[in-house]
Amino acid sequence: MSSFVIKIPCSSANIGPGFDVIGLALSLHLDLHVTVEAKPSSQLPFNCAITYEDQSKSVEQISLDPEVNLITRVALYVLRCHDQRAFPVETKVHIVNPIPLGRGLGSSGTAVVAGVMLGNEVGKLGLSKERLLDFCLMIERHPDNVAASLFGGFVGTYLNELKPEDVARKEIPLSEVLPAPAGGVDTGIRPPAPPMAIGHYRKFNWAPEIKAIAIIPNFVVPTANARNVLPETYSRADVVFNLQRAALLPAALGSSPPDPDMIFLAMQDKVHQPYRKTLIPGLTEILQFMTPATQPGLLGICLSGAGPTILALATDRFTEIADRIIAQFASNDISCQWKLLEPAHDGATVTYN
Ligand SMILES: Nc1ncnc2c1ncn2[C@@H]1O[C@H](COP(=O)(O)OP(=O)(O)O)[C@@H](O)[C@H]1O
Ligand SMILES: N[C@@H](CCOP(=O)(O)O)C(=O)O
Repeated sequence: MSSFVIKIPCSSANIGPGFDVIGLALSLHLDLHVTVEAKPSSQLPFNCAITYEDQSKSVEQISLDPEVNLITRVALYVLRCHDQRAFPVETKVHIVNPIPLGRGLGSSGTAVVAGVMLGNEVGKLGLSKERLLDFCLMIERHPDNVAASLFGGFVGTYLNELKPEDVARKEIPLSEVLPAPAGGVDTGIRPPAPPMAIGHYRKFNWAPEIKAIAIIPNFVVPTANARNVLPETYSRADVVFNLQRAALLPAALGSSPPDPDMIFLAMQDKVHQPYRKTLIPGLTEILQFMTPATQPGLLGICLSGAGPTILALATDRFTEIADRIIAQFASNDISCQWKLLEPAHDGATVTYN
């Protein structure tokens, strides 16, 4: 029998002006406790039994069917790209999840990273994390959250200009990558493997004084809905506004001691937050009144991922900062929880027992 634990940090994507580009791994981890018992055969669908421990108090029921559950479905995708049709007999996966679902802390990206790590490990595929990022990008399609969860820390990400033959492959619809569940029947079709080296990342410094406060409203904004409210095109002025701030952000957040005015300025955005305000009551007011001038200890503030979580970066007065943001949400009849988090520098890890 082999037994191991896969640990994946959650993420806050789109830091400041870095829509689809800049992500931060945070100290709230999804754990998979995996055992593989060498048995001659199994009655389990795809040889896999899932148990799920919800520590996130989410209302959504997570499927325990290995062909439906996002983590095991992604693992099956990676295995099938390598001609392994099912999990090894007999695989048990116990998922412990403290990451709230659909709140902008990268629960789906973290689950996708967990899935590729799981497939790689049980299939003994020996793929590098760089290659696993390609598999993640066939599903998640933007690199900022998955690269943060996979590699850890504060990352800038980008997609390669692909060769013409690979450009067509990158557009493969998700339904071909993760086909709809076939009711426990293995169709035998080999899914499309990702082109090589789609996604890349660069780690930036993070000043140790800076902590991350996540204020998590008690409602869900599915990332797909939050992408649908974004425009197809932007004005030159708005693009230049974000580029100027994105050029400043890594230096601002990597310099010690942190300069609140520079960080606040470097975290402004005109590419996604103005449009997502329509989905998040109170966001406009929060972004207007929370500044280093009005709130000592605060450095910068932005929407985490696709929202509705607010990410406030600060050096101290954490409770006071969280309470003020929670009060603003409360005036819109929205309750919140909050967490004080730190960057998770290690990224995804596997530890054998
Ligand atoms: N640990 C998990 N196991 C299975 N599915 C998950 C897990 N975490 C997230 N998901 C799926 O991802 C969805 C949330 O994705 P998304 O809308 O992108 O929000 P988020 O901002 O949390 O990533 C959930 O509704 C659920 O279907
Ligand atoms: N860049 C993406 C990030 C989505 O992050 P999530 O945490 O909401 O899944 C986007 O803004 O759509």
